[in-house]
Amino acid sequence: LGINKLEHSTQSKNSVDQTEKQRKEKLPNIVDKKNKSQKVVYVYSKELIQICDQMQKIPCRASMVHSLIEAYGLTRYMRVVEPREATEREVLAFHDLDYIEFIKKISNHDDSEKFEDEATHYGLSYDCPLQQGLYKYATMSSGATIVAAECLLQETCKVAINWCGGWHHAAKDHASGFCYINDIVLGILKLKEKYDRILYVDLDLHHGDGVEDAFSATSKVMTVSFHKYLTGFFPGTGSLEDIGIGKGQYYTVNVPLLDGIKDTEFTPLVCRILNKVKETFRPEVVVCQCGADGLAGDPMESFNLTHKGLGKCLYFLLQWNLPTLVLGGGGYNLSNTARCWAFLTALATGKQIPTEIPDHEYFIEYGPDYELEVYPGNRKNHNTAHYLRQVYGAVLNNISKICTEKC
Ligand SMILES: O=C(CCc1ccccc1NC(=O)c1cccc(C(F)(F)F)c1)NO
Ligand SMILES: [Zn+2]
Repeated sequence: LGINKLEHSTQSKNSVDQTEKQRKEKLPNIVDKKNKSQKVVYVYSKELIQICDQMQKIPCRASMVHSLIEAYGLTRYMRVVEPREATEREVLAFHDLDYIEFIKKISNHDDSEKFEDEATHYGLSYDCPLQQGLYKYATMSSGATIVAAECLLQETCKVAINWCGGWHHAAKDHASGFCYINDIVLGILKLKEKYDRILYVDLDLHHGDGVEDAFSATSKVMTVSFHKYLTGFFPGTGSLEDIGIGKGQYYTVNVPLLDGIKDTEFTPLVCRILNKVKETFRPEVVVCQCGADGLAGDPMESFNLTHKGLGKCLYFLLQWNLPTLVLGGGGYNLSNTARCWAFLTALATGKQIPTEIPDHEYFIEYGPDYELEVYPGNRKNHNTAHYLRQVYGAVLNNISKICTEKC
């Protein structure tokens, strides 16, 4: 460019800026990006709840969670968005065609016995029972996560919640651990359409193996899972040495823990590790799986957490003020799971809710105290200070090896 051309281009650039400024002033500010009072998106429909209620291992849990959130009057502070079924094309972004076709085929047969062998091949047995309408359930709970991710993409909200999602064990070619379609992977693939670095945090009692496996070879999605790790405990993966492969090396973080861990050890460990992750990985968007089977009183009888411990972890993430996708997962003490997720929903909307469980359809399930609080049990804590220091040191050492500068 000759000097005069350069001047000319700067000249035209200024005038372009000018019209751009005028243009913006004229436009109504459709979405005021700076405005903090953007509402939390809550993905819900009667149909979604009715379908999820039918899941054998967590009967009526979806209804209990939703009706407690509604009874606390929290839906008025959120933008309720209806889910849709995930399309086959969306599901095939991760899952294999033959697996999905099989689920579709048998999910509407009542004599699924004759597919026994093939079903076992796809993990569809004991832990992942075949039941009527399975395909509809899997595509609705996944569609709800995809819709939540789309709201974050459109920047119409900062936080999007789907308590019917979080099925972190589902593999691309088989069901596992009561998970059929991996809604979390589908949600992350949707977010990848816009964001470059995505952080996945898994607070469930179990290792988030399905999500980790989907992204173990990429440095674009960092998966951080905190879970019980003991010989023979499902799924058996997620050791300290499990750090990702190839380009993804060090972008997989596993924090293996032992029975009995309480909020006082869990929360600081989670926050310190996530703080280091934020510094080095610099995520642009966060996906948090809030499985509640680590709560005291869960029939898993493993961790000894309360809603407050999980709440502090979610609060720590929300303080980053990044687009955040909040998902459910495990949780087999149904009233404690509802207590916890209602508490997390209130926390995300910035609203205080009273201890007294409000009267509603499932009020009786909250006896004998009818309180929101989940209290820790007095189970032995096998996580010694020494053990936690070792784990913390190893994890931080691994994280310090990643860098997102141009290195
Ligand atoms: O919660 C899970 C899956 C738990 C799981 C993995 C493998 C095989 C079975 C299961 N599910 C249970 O063990 C289970 C599910 C529902 C209710 C119960 C109960 F017996 F603890 F209540 C237990 N992942 O985050
Ligand atoms: Zn779990």
